Amino acid sequence: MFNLESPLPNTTTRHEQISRVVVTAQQMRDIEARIFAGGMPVAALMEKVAGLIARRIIELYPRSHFPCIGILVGPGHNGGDALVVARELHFQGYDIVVCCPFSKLKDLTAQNAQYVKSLGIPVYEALEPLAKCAVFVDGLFGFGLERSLASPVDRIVDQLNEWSQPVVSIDLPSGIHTDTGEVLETAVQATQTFCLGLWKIGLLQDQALDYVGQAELIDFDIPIADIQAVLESPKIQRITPQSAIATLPLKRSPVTHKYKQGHLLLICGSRRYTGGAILTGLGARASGVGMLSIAVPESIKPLLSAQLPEALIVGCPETASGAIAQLQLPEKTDLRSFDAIACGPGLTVDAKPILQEVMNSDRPLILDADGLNILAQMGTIPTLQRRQAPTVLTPHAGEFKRLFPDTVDPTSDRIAAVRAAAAQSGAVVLLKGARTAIADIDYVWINPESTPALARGGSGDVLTGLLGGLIAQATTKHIPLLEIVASAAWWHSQAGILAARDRTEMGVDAFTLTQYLISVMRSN
Ligand SMILES: NC(=O)C1=CN([C@@H]2O[C@H](COP(=O)(O)OP(=O)(O)OC[C@H]3O[C@@H](n4cnc5c(N)ncnc54)[C@H](OP(=O)(O)O)[C@@H]3O)[C@@H](O)[C@H]2O)[C@@H](O)CC1
Ligand SMILES: Nc1ncnc2c1ncn2[C@@H]1O[C@H](COP(=O)(O)OP(=O)(O)O)[C@@H](O)[C@H]1O
Ligand SMILES: [K+]
Repeated sequence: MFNLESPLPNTTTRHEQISRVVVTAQQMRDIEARIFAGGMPVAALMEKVAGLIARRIIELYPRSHFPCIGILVGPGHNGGDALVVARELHFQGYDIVVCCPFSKLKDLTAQNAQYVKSLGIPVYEALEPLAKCAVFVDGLFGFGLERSLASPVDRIVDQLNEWSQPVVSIDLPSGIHTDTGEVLETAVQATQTFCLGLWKIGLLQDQALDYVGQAELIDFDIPIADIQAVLESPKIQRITPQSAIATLPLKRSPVTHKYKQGHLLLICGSRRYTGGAILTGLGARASGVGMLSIAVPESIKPLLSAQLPEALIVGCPETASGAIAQLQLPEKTDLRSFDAIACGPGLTVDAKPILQEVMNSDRPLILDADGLNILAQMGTIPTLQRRQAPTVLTPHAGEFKRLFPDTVDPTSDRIAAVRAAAAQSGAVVLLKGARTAIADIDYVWINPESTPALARGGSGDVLTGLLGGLIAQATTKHIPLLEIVASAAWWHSQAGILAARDRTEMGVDAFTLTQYLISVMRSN
């Protein structure tokens, strides 16, 4: 089990420790300052970093197929890195052409520019002379970018984006805000981004993803002690396979029985939205939950029974519109009979009384879809403040804005938004998206790997069921809530990735997704 107190548990490898860390531009500056204060020469670090980048470029773009490389150089140390890469690739036999549209460079960058020129490598202010290059390296700006790109650099970036050759961005695609991932007017659309040293938070924000391409970390041996000194109590972490499977698959005692493996109540579906209830049930099935009860409107009970023969389907009285009118649990059962309750998919907002009832229960509660829309109508914060037990909210950006209209806009900074929402509400908030972010009052976890194949109706319902089933089991095993929510998000997206690999991104409908969930556990 991973330790939420520290992302750098000393029981794991350096690679694992480093790959969980996420930093802002300021934190990266502070970490670098410590390394330099410790005595590491700036030029030596630049040599080391650029050497690693050059080696990776040679692997990805061998000279036999990519004989000419264009290097874009900015005024700071991102440009310095690029110039050292230029020099190293030149000595490896590549034809190098440099574009540096700046007259004033930082000292170390200027020195490297001078040496590159002395080697006979052509350096231009314009981009046009680089048109025939087979690959580009973008070293215009890294985490030092503080304002929008101005002329002529903005036009150079736009021109580069119109060409079809691959582009490798050093540290960040130039033009992307290091913390929010915002595109500052214009930005380089990279094929690959080699993030240097530690993951910059902006690379994990949805709005940057069209520009980042394939992101990979170039580890240049930042001492763990310097990271820990700056991130005393690290608040934001990347989910890694190792952190996710620390809890999965959930262990079973040989003498367990079904009621010890968690009992989940799903409350979902309506006459209008039957499929959502089925998908939620199939997501819960894959979680391995010991007992599954599903409350639905009476009229759709036969459909659910046919799809989920192992579940106890509870038919409830329904409104004229076909929504659940009231919960009618079997005799001798009340909400305390369950280890967790998940409520919302396909419910319609006509099921409002149901939400009031589950809000009053003392069981962990997962709310999704119409469960969230009803909560927004009831007043998110005051309603949640009355809860006696943990609540997990799983909104997409639209639902998030309805729930938390007065907090940070998730379209401008998803990580700040999810953090603020968790702090205000006391709930665990899972903000869905390409890079799902999950926060409780203290910590944020970001799911760094997913697939757009999941952008499809019903895939969120699958997550709700999976999450509900895992939480019902985690409750009986005393696994911390945030850990299990992060593991569920990882599991769900990994199933999407596996399914897309087998069936293409077009082939991952929500039902198919449910069929891939177990394969993720088998392959990890
Ligand atoms: N130190 C090392 O050895 C290591 C460094 N590393 C590398 O250093 C990078 C960070 O370097 P950095 O701090 O020099 O910042 P960087 O992003 O290159 O550019 C800032 C420069 O641009 C300017 N500027 C800003 N905005 C602008 C705009 N819109 N339009 C025009 N100009 C603008 C700003 O000047 P200003 O005018 O604001 O004074 C400043 O001069 C990092 O990403 C990584 O690649 C790592 O490899 C680790 C080892
Ligand atoms: N571009 C994307 N990349 C990766 N995952 C995505 C993307 N778009 C959506 N998803 C994931 O798909 C799911 C969609 O959920 P949701 O919007 O609730 O859909 P529905 O309500 O139709 O089930 C979420 O888990 C979300 O994180
Ligand atoms: K860059």
